[in-house]
Amino acid sequence: MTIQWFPGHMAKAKRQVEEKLKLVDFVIELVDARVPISSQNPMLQEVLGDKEKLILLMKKDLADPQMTKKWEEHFAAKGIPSLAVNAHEAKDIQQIVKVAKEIGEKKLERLTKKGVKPRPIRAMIVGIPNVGKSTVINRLVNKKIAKTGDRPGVTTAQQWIKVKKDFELLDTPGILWPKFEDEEVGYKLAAVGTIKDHILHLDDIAVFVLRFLKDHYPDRLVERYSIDLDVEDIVTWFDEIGKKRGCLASGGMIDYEKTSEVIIRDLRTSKLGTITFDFPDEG
Ligand SMILES: Nc1nc2c(ncn2[C@@H]2O[C@H](COP(=O)(O)OP(=O)(O)OP(=O)(O)O)[C@@H](O)[C@H]2O)c(=O)[nH]1
Repeated sequence: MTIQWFPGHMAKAKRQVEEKLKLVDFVIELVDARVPISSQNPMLQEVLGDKEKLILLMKKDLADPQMTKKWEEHFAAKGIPSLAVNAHEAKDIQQIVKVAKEIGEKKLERLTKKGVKPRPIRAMIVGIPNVGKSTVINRLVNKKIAKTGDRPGVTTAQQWIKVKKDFELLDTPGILWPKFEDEEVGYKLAAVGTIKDHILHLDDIAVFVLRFLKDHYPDRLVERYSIDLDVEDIVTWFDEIGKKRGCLASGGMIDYEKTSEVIIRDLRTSKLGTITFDFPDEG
């Protein structure tokens, strides 16, 4: 799905999430474990007010496990429950249910004391595009539910889907935009494939990735591409990678576009190992 975030769309998305928020006990905020801060919506906290949230660090299978642990500790220190998730693992899905029920039950206990009749816990999922919202919803309810999407002018009755008899989820997730004002954030989101490739130039994304890896995961570069990191020249690195990976144009010249594609594909398919781009001490 391509989403163009224009100010009008942002205001509408925010309003929709605000409206749905009134219906739920707490929010399940999905972020990408490789970019836990860059993939947060800049306005969500403001929209949430003092409503509780559970953060899911999605795609943990692609993130650096040591960093994921640090991120869990970071959120715990702020009093925010979080859970690292690979949505394709059944035990991680069960863990979401367990933690979500613990959060919801505390809230319901408080409500029951105030005289509210017992009812199922209600939550909604929010997150930026492509973070894994539909996958988690489908796995939580164990079946394919139709994507209703964001169709203007179509008012549908809110649907609750049962995860367990005492735990319900809003059928449509809240889609929010990422923080793309910051150039570095844009590159990080593009590198992990969260924003469409054509928004930033492919070779710029690849240059960003190589520089980031050189600074934070240098051995991965040497291991995969055997490049000489003492040579601080990005074009030389591109030439070496392009030559080794057969990214040649006519006349034996290096095809930089193809080389960029190879680098980005290697990153996204974990051929360069599991990598995290955001660090908790920066967040
Ligand atoms: N490796 C990995 N891939 C995941 C995980 N969760 C989701 N994905 C993949 O991420 C991609 C996007 O997932 P979706 O569930 O469509 O994301 P979404 O947030 O609903 O996206 P929009 O509909 O664009 O808002 C899909 O290819 C999923 O298979 C995960 O934990 N690990």
